Amino acid sequence: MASPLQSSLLCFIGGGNMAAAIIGGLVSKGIDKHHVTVSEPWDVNRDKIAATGVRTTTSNVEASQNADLVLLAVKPQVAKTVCQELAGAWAQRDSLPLVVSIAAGITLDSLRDWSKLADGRTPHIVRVMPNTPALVGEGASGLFAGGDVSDAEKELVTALLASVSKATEWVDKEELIDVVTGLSGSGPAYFFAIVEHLISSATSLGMPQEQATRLAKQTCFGAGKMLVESSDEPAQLRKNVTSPNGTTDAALKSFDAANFKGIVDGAVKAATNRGEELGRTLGK
Ligand SMILES: NC(=O)C1=CN([C@@H]2O[C@H](COP(=O)(O)OP(=O)(O)OC[C@H]3O[C@@H](n4cnc5c(N)ncnc54)[C@H](OP(=O)(O)O)[C@@H]3O)[C@@H](O)[C@H]2O)C=CC1
Ligand SMILES: O=C(O)[C@@H]1CCC=N1
Repeated sequence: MASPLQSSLLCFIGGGNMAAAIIGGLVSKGIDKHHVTVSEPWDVNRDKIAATGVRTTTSNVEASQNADLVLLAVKPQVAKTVCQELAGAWAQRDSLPLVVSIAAGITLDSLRDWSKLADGRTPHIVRVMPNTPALVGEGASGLFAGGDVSDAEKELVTALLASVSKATEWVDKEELIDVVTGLSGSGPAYFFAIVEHLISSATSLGMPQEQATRLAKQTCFGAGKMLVESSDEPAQLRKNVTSPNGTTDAALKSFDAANFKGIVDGAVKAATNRGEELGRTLGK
């Protein structure tokens, strides 16, 4: 566990899929469970989080009261209400917690506006786009900080995300967080969709589903491991599988004929644009 995290009190607002992935990753890395409080209204999700051993509550105000870092893990549509509720409760605090938002699309401008206290103070805010493989310590996260965020605060957020992510990339323009969303935030779902299709293809060609599932999962796991462990670029790894005029060549030509590159481009752009649209339509 990286050092700035050991002494910090962490609060998660929302204990759904993404919060559960990060918390599960933190717990398996040995974080002090007494340092983590999660506020979650739905008992089913709250019980799942409580089973990891961290503290849970239904009150956002109570959860955030003494926190050094408050991570907003609610849906983008709920971010405004939550920020306003928290800002209203922090009037008596001498120092405000660092706020980390993982809400897709919601801009720093909106978050600052909604989190402004009646006395004019605004918490420092970092936007992060993580992904669910954080649960197994294999996350990929993009981060962007406003100009008021200190190096020590960046170090704390980096330590938090690095403890559950293998790639922790600070981007230098806020718009790039939407691109991170289209690439790695949503990316695990693209990958799972491909695996689903691989399994159904093999099943339709006569293979029992369970056997096809085992082969598809291990193929993707093995290929993923090669991607991160090999010094070869992805294109070279692809070429290494592709014998001239062989079976892979036939499959890749079928991809090309269906405009595979265009399909992937379209998907990443759709997710990126949807992030921008969420920010624009839900923002201030
Ligand atoms: N899932 C993913 O892969 C990723 C998600 N994100 C971002 O993370 C955020 C959460 O997504 P995800 O975890 O998938 O969503 P979930 O719906 O699984 O989790 C959100 C949780 O917040 C709870 N909630 C609703 N209202 C409040 C409130 N007022 N105060 C506290 N908690 C509340 C919800 O409870 P209830 O169900 O009762 O409404 C729910 O359990 C989103 O903004 C998303 O953009 C970012 C990267 C990846
Ligand atoms: O689908 C979504 O909107 C969220 C953001 C990235 C992954 N899941």
